[in-house]
Amino acid sequence: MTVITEADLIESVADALQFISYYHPMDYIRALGVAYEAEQSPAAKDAIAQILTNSRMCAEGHRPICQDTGIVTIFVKWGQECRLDSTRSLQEVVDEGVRKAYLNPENKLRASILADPAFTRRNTKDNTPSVMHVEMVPGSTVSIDVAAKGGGSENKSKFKMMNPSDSIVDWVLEMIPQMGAGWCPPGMLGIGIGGTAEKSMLLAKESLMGAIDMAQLKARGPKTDIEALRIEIYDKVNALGIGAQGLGGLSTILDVKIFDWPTHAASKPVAMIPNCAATRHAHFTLDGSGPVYLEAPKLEEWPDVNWTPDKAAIRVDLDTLTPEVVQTWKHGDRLLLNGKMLTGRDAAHKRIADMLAKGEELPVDFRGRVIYYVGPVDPVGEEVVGPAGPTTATRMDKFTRMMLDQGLLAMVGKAERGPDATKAIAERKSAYLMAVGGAAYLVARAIKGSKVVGFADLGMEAIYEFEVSDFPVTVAVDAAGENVHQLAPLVWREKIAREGLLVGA
Ligand SMILES: O=C(O)C[C@H](O)C(=O)O
Repeated sequence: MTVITEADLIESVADALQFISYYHPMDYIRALGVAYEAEQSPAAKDAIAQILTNSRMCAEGHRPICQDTGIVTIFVKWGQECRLDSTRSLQEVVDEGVRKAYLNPENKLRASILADPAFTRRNTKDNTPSVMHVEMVPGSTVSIDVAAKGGGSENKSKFKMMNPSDSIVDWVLEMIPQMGAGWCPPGMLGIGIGGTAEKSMLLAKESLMGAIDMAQLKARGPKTDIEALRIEIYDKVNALGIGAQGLGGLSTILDVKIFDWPTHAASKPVAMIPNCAATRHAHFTLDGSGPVYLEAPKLEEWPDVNWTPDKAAIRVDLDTLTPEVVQTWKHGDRLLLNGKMLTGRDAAHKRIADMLAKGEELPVDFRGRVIYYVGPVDPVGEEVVGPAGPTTATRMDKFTRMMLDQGLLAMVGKAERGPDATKAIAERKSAYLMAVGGAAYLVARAIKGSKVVGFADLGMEAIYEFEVSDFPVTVAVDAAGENVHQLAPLVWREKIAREGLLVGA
C-alpha cells in the first residue's frame, strides 16, 4: 500500500499551481510560435506577438500570464493501492494546496472564486474550492492533472443533446462564430462526445489536458475516425477567419482534442469547451516518495518575439480627452493611452445600476472619463499593480447605455461588443477600444499608478483609477458604429477561401 501524505499532496498541488501561473505549456508556445510565423493578418500577428512576449516575461518574472488566474480544476486518477494519510477529505487537502499557491506572497494570484453564486457572490479570498474529479484506477500511484481555467473561455462552453444522425462538424461550425472572441483565441477546443450530458462535458474538459500535437497528426495522417474528425474540425474552424482575438486571421485554434464514450441509442450528447491563450495545465504523479516539483522550461525555448508599442500609433491624452477627439478615431486605429483611466467590471457595473435605480450618488464621476474593464492581480514587490489584462466586454453590454448616460467617453476591454452596445456607442458617438486578452503582465507595464476610488469591498472588482503611459489599444467600435470584430473575420474568411491559404499553425 502506497501512503500519500497530506503534506506531499498539498506541496505538489501548490507547486503545480504556481508553476502554471507563469509557465505556459511548451507545446502551446511552440504551436503559437508557428502560428505567429504563418500569420498574414497584421492585427492578429500583433496580438500573437503580445501574447508571446507576455508569456516570456511571465516565465522570467514568475508572475501570472493572465490577471484571471483561473478556477482550479483537478483530475485525479487514484491508484487503488494508495491511501491518503489524513483525517481530512481529499477535497479539503487539495484545497489546502490551492490556498497555499494562491496566497503565496512572492507571486500572489488573483482570488476569483465567489461563493453563493446565485445571490451574494462573496469572494472566498483564497480561490478555493477547486473543482475536482476523482477516478479510482488500478495501481500504486496517484496521477494528477492540475489546470487553472480562465473564466472567459469557460463562459463560452457549449453543449447539445444531438439527434444521433446530426453532424458534429456542422454544430461546431455554427457555435464558433457565436462564441465570439471572449475565449481569447488562438487556443484549443476540447470536445466530448457520448455518455450522458454531464459525461460529455467532463470528456471535453479532460481532453484539454493533452499536449498540442495537431502538426504531428497532420504530418502522419489520421489513423482513426476521431483523428480524422479532429483534423476536419481544425481546418474548417480556422477557415472561418476569426483569428487571434477575433481580429481576423489564419489561426483561430491551435488544436482540437476529442474524447468519446459509449452512449444511449437515442442520444448523441456533444460538449465543446475552449481553452484560452492562457492555457494552463500540468501533470504529476505521486508515488509516496515525497512531493513533486515540476521542472522549469528553458527560456531559450520561447520564440524570439519581442513586442514593442507601434511607433505609428496615435497618442491619446486621457486627461484632456473630448468627445470631438473620440469621434476622430476610426475602427482599426492603434492608440496609445496616456493619463488617468477608471476601471470597473461585472460587480461594479451591477452595483452602479442598483445605486442609480435607488437614486443614490455614485462614488465616482464618470463624465469625460474612459473606463477599463479589468480585475487586476494584487501587486507584489515594486509593482504598482499586478497583471491587469482586459476582461470580456460583452458582459458589460447591458450596462453600456447606462454608463454612457453618466457621461463616459469610451470603454476599454477585450473581444467584441454585441449589437445593442454597438448601437449605443454609435448613437452617443462614443468608442470601444480593445486590448489584447492574455497579455496581462505586458499590459500592466503601461500602468504607472493605481488607487481604489470606489467600492473597495469588491476587491479586484473595485473601481480603480490607473495612471497609464502608452497603454496599447485598438479601436474596435468607432463613433460611426463600425465594428472590427464583425468586419475583419469576414474579410479573412473570404481571403482564405479565395487564395486557398493554409490555415492554422
Ligand atoms: O476575469 C477576468 O479577468 C477575465 C475573464 O477571464 C474573461 O476572459 O473575461
